[in-house]
Amino acid sequence: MSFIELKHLNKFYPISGAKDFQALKDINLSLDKGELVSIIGESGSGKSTLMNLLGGLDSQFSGEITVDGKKMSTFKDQDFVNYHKEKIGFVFQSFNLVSHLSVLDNVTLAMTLSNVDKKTRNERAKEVLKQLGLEEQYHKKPSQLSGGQKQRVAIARALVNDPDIIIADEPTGALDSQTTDQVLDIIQEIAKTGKLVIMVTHSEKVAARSTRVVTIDDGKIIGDVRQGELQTHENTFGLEKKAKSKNLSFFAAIRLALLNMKEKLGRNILIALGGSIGIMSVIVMLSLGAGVNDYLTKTMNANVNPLVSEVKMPIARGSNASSSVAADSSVMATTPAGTRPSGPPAGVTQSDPFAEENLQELRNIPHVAELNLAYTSFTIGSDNVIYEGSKYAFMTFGTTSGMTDSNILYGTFPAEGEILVTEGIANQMGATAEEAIGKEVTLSVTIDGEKLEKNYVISGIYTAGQSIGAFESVYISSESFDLLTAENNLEVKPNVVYLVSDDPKNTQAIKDEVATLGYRGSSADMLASTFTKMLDIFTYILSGVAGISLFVSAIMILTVLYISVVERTQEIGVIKAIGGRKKDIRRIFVSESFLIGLFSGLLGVGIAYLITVVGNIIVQNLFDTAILNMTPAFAIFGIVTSIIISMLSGLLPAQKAASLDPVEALRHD
Ligand SMILES: Nc1ncnc2c1ncn2[C@@H]1O[C@H](COP(=O)(O)OP(=O)(O)OP(=O)(O)O)[C@@H](O)[C@H]1O
Repeated sequence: MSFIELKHLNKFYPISGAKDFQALKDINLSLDKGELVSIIGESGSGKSTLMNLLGGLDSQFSGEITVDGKKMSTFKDQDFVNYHKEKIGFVFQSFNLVSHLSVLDNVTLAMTLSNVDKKTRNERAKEVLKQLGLEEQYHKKPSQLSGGQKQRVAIARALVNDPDIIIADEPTGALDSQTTDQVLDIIQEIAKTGKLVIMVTHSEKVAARSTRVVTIDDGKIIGDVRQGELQTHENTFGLEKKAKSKNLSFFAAIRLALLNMKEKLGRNILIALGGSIGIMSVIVMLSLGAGVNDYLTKTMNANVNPLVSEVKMPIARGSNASSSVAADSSVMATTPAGTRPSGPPAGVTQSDPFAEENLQELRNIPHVAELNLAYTSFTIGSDNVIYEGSKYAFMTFGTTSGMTDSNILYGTFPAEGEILVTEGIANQMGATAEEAIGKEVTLSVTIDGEKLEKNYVISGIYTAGQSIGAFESVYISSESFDLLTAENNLEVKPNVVYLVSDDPKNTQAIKDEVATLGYRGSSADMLASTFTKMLDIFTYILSGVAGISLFVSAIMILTVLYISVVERTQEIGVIKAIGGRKKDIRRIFVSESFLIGLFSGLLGVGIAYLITVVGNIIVQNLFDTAILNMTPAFAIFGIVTSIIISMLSGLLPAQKAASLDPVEALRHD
């Protein structure tokens, strides 16, 4: 049995709307290793059709092609891949070298696809290139070579995997007569090493150099002439059969993608820039949200003891508390233990007092080191400071438990018989904050529905910080408060509790637990959490709007990769012809989109960083605070998002590239 046997081979091309066209008609042919066969015939006679079938580029035929005892009609996809990798090498009229790869990379491409290690593949390629007189050309690009050199590189590429069969389609068609002779010498030499060389040619001169001339006309063999034997000898190309081939590695795919991207550097920089705009906008928006949030939290917490959490009972449904100011009007979902008395009289908003079981519940919260009891009330119009016969109204009255030094603007904490007032009260009294200290006033407050009056000396000016403190307030020490209520035969239970944490790090956990149990936190805390929620929503909306540009860049990447597939159609054909699997081609294109995503992401993060730095310098000058807070998490998020979007956009073009028909791809101009 011959190495290749064609039996009753027919090829029909489907023509839409017409009868199938029969390009090959009952071809019977036996070919053996060591033969140099020329296939000649008129244009359109079926030569290329026959070559495509022999080369396994086209698997649609009837009849049988048997190669080395194996029937091609039974080949699966992987059999064709192996056939291309191990059995066959192609040489094309137009060379079909990959323009962005060096001579060495073009020749090693088949081995790269088989994941042969770099050293072995370079050694083997250099050996073959040297045999073909190309030792000076390893690092040149195809465009820097003469026609003859290009064809020799293409021959080296066909030979490097030591195939049994070389198929050459008009290998000298694009060469002048002197170069034609050189190339024919090489081809003849290859056949002498015991390979089967099949050439398609129009040239009498080329046909004359072969051992057998098969003539085709109108899809039929009309002549088969043998003209002498070749003096076959050992393989002079120094190639040993390689080990079982593996598949294209991830790193090799990235390298191939990088080489192609380098070739179109300008275009790729522009794509990365385009892609980076969306990433950059999203990161800047997120940084802005985080920065504003930080600023607000910092401002709100500036005068708050980091160890202390303020706790109040939840507002009883149906009490007048629901008509009080927004900061106090929060109804909790759950109700803590304990009973609640009915609400205070109209015009007075008092938090409900804590029962012993409530206090116990709060004491049991993890990390609570200390529990301070306090009293506070919020009134509209009924509480006053009376100074020299005039009344100055204030809204908040309470004890100083839970305050820090930072709450004292001037003066000292109140001792017994002393009070703290806000600067606004001092000013209403016609005094500056400093002047008010030491002044004697009468305090008139409503507690548990009783109007109480007593004289006090102002010991200091109270401040709640920059953001909260709009309400005028008066504070006395717990001891003074107990004295005041005792003197009036009132028994007032604490309605504010200050929980002191064992570590500032645990304060938030305590606050969270307080909320979970259904108690209220401080007004500042509640305001802060409302602000934070609003800011989060605002940030997400802004980032979403910025995200639209991500969608635009996804479409841009998709388009560019589609164009790239069209540009590289021939290259894809070559990769298939030398044993590249669909998967390998997909991998090369997906790698390219991965790299585009990576570069866009890095660029986006870089630009966003610059914007935050410059933006913060400007804002710092204007408002004395930084407002853009770009965290490493945002940078990572930006890069990962960019890569994901880019790879998703690359999937369709990669799929298109992988499913190209090799015959059509190779014919593509
Ligand atoms: N994809 C196809 N669909 C339909 N008909 C085709 C297709 N490819 C080739 N043919 C037809 O099959 C016949 C043989 O074509 P083929 O390309 O094999 O000829 P050829 O001998 O190689 O010609 P040339 O020397 O000009 O390259 C021609 O009539 C051609 O029009």
